[in-house]
Amino acid sequence: MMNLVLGTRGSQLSLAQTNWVIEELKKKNPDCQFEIKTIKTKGDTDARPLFTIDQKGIFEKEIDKAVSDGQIDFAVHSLKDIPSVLMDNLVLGCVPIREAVNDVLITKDGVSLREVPSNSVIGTSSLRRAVQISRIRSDIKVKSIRGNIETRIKKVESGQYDGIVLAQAGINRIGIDVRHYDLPINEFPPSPGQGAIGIVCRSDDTSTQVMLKTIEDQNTRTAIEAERTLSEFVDSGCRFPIGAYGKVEGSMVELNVVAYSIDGKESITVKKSGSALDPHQVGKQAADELRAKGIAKLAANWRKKLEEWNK
Ligand SMILES: NCc1[nH]cc(CCC(=O)O)c1CC(=O)O
Repeated sequence: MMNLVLGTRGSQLSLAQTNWVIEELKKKNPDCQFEIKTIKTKGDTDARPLFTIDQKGIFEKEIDKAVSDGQIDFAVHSLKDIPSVLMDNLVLGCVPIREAVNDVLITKDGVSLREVPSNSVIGTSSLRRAVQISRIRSDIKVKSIRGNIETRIKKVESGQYDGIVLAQAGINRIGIDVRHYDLPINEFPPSPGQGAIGIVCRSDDTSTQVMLKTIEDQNTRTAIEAERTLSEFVDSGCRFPIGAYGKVEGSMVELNVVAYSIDGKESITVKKSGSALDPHQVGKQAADELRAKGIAKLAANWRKKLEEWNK
């Protein structure tokens, strides 16, 4: 019998995905007992627009510190909230099967981005989504928005925003039945790791790793390792709004990446394929091609756009 304590944020999305993980683990490990410990993170307490909080892992750090210190056995995160580099004594112990990766546009009428009325106000906290919206509808005012998924949807219902952009995975996991328009992946390539869950544990905790691996999905792992390798390149250099999405087809993995200038007027697109046995190599090759295509110059108007967006 193994009694394990796991950590997660207290948001409805975090608890929904944590309960799903526990159910899946119990199916494969019936002799395990699980206790949930909710932990507040900076992202839960700091109400500023996300892009002004210059800290990596604002939804993850405090929980992974509890794993690292041995206060809990593992942490369940939305994978896209996990920085590309973990604390020294931690590993990404399990990546279960991925949910949908696309974004959705939520408005009162469930219309597409092209059908939204002129000069509408659309809420998102993601610089990537803001840039992608502005490329299609330069008349739309993108306004930052905070709060959990349910709160944001209420802000559309109350008319505070004409629309918001969220991840399909989030509304699916919570089971919210709200009118929405699926945004096409080619126009809205998602954040690296979007739609996936990442379970972090200690690198020397073999028994917990063996138990977690019982719900690992190999194709999801391959795809996100390519995406995260690319992210590591972007984080280590300059901060850019990028979309990246890995797809496994047979023995190959294909990584599609788009990097944007902050005003959205320029972009660099890279598509790399390689052996699914070495997704890091594919991620690195994509990063090398981004560099060769001049990603460094895209950072030029980054600061100006932020000030404008923060008005
Ligand atoms: N902290 C934001 C966050 N982290 C994960 C998701 C969505 C679910 C996912 O990508 O797995 C969200 C909300 C959103 O982007 O709509």
